[in-house]
Amino acid sequence: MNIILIGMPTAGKSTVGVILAKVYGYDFIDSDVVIQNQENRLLKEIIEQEGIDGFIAIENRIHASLNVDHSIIATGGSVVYGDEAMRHLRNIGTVVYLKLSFETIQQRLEDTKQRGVVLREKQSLIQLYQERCPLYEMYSDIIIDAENYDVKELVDEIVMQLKTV
Ligand SMILES: Nc1ncnc2c1ncn2[C@@H]1O[C@H](COP(=O)(O)OP(=O)(O)OP(=O)(O)O)[C@@H](O)[C@H]1O
Ligand SMILES: O=C(O)C1=C[C@@H](O)[C@@H](O)[C@H](O)C1
Ligand SMILES: [Mg+2]
Repeated sequence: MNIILIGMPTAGKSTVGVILAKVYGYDFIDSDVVIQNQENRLLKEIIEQEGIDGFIAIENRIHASLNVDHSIIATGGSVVYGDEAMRHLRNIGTVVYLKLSFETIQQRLEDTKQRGVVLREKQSLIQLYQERCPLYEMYSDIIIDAENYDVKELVDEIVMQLKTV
């Protein structure tokens, strides 16, 4: 059994994931780091060299063959474009969507500009947000409204909601 965190970039998946790993005594896996290790290149290099569809295909393949147990998995925000990946992740654990408003995501991305985000040419951030929200909802077992929580409160809320499934 695993706990899989999904949501927009900067939603807090990696920050909260490592804390949850300590709460549950699980391993912590950051998918972005797994992808970089398996590909032996940085995420931004993969995106530059393979293009967005190439990156998504790699991300899908790597997630679809993740063979782990007792792990908190912080995924990359674009994982929901891979149906094979998402079906596998749902099979191996509980998928938790950290939901935030567009305004908060926009603000946090301003603060962390160096991050790679899978934005297509001419696609705006709001369009990306609107495209992805239904996918996060469709693939999640639990939706957490993360809007007004600091990190500790968010961890507590996730733990509480996980008890209900
Ligand atoms: N609950 C929170 N309240 C305020 N800031 C937060 C919260 N959770 C995370 N942050 C901040 O938001 C930023 C992004 O967090 P984090 O790297 O965990 O996001 P992520 O979901 O893993 O993003 P990515 O998909 O890009 O890997 C960090 O600067 C972090 O400190
Ligand atoms: O949400 C996204 O588009 C991404 C988020 C990152 O975690 C990386 O997985 C990658 O840079 C794409
Ligand atoms: Mg992360």
